[in-house]
Amino acid sequence: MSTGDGVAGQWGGVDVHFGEEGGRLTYGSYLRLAELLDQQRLESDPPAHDELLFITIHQVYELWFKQVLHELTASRDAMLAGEHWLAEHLLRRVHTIERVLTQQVDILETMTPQDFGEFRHRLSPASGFQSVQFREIEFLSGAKDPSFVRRFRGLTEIEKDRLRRRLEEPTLWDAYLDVLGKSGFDTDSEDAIRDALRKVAGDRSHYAAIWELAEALVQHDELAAAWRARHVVMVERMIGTKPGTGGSSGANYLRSRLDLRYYPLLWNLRSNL
Ligand code: HEM
Ligand SMILES: N[C@@H](CC(=O)c1ccccc1NC=O)C(=O)O
Repeated sequence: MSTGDGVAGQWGGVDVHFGEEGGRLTYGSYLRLAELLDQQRLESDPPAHDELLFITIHQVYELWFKQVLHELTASRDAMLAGEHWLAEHLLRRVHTIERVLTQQVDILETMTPQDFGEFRHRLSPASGFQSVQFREIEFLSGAKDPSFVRRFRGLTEIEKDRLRRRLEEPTLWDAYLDVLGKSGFDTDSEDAIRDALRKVAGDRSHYAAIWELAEALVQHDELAAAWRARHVVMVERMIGTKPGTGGSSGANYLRSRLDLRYYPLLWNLRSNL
């Protein structure tokens, strides 16, 4: 029997109730969909059909970047607190998100260069190069580069503060070195760290948790590299060798970023096992 503002009934003999009861939370109000779905504003006029796809995929990326930052920050803090299982658990969640970030480039590639060209001229000087959250992920992961903060134009004060904070706070690598140090290893030099990593790799039954954490960091590094590689091929498919709207040489600049690694000592370890 309906109470007038919802649907009630029996479910396996139990009274259930669907729908709003006296102005209670709804799907739309909980997720603030009215605001969210009003944020896709096209620059092209008349509107180019594919610009909505372009905006939507970027906003989806930035929501996932926000989630990745949430998880990587918690993973770093878990390592610093000695909660190794939690740190690894959260890194493995990030791996699943990063695989989606690479896979979803396929959606953007349903756009042709001709259709991208319908609105690309409206985008300069905006570029993904200015993605503050992308840089925060790089800094937090271990690739701190203060030059990006200096080179960014049009940053808000809040964005500048966010980048400065990421440059000052411990990285995931700092946290991993803290784990090694608290496990009795010397981490005061690169040679000492290399030696510690060889000991961990050589006795996984004794150092299982520390080894698995290193593997989770390497996986994060590999998946980030996979996205950079997927992005540059997509870029070449979209704009060939044209310079980027952000002022770079375009694909050539992006190719120069393909060798970036967050954890070089973990990759070098493979050469000595
Ligand atoms: C038609 C699709 C796209 C094209 C043609 C494109 C092109 C470019 C180019 C040429 C650059 C170099 C900077 C510049 O001069 O603009 C760049 C950088 C970047 N783009 Fe894209 N991009 C596309 C889609 C995306 C998407 C969907 C994302 C997701 C967030 C993204 C994220 C980035 C990031 C983070 C950078 C900086 C990379 C770095 O500095 O290592 N791009 N893009
Ligand atoms: N840099 C891209 C333009 C572009 O893709 C873009 C433009 C505005 C906001 C985000 C973008 N995505 C990545 O750069 C290009 O040169 O075509």
